[in-house]
Amino acid sequence: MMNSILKYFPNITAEQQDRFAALYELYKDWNSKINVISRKDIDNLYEHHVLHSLAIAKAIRFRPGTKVLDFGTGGGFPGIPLAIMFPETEFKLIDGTGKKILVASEVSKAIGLENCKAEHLRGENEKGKYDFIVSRAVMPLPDLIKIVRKNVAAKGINSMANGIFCLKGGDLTHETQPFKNIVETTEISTWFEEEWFKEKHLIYVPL
Ligand SMILES: C[S@@+](CC[C@H](N)C(=O)[O-])C[C@H]1O[C@@H](n2cnc3c(N)ncnc32)[C@H](O)[C@@H]1O
Repeated sequence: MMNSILKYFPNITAEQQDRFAALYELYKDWNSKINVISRKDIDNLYEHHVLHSLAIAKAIRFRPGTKVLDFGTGGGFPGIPLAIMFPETEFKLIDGTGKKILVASEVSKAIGLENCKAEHLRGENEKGKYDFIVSRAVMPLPDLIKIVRKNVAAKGINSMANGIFCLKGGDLTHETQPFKNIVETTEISTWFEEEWFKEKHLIYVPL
């Protein structure tokens, strides 16, 4: 199952491979106690959750020292796979549901991620400044932008301007309409050929 990661990211280190590989047992175990991904989907963990999260790593290679906030991370997506992929980038994972963020925090600790902290916090109460906000399946884009705009640092250190990366499926015309001049939408099937990625998009909004 790990093969789907290696297929698209063949140059990851042994440590990264070990961390990705450890996710299956950890999520299987935690998910049986606290539902963070649909139970019937656990055997698709690598394709549907880990690789999906890593679509962001195809759009940008975060420079060392970049700060990223995962807003509404649930059990750690996309934050945990990204924190494994970019060990020199600082990740903060937040979620308004305490038991879900517990899973993110425990998984992160179990694989020894030092660049990732998880906190039980609503986005409305997050005070920090970040280069990028990442988020999957949390809320419609206009609502998300309203909440996290305050958290985007003015000055960036990456090739792309600071802003939001958001993973979404389905028809986005309505959601992106108010920002149509700035939003960049990429079909994930540009990077990953598996059928499941059809109709799934990565949205980038520079702010
Ligand atoms: C459908 S889940 C997705 C979780 C994860 N991003 C994933 O893709 O597996 C949506 C999550 O967003 C969180 N959430 C919704 N509104 C939030 C807010 N205002 N602040 C923090 N978390 C929020 C919920 O608690 C929930 O865990």
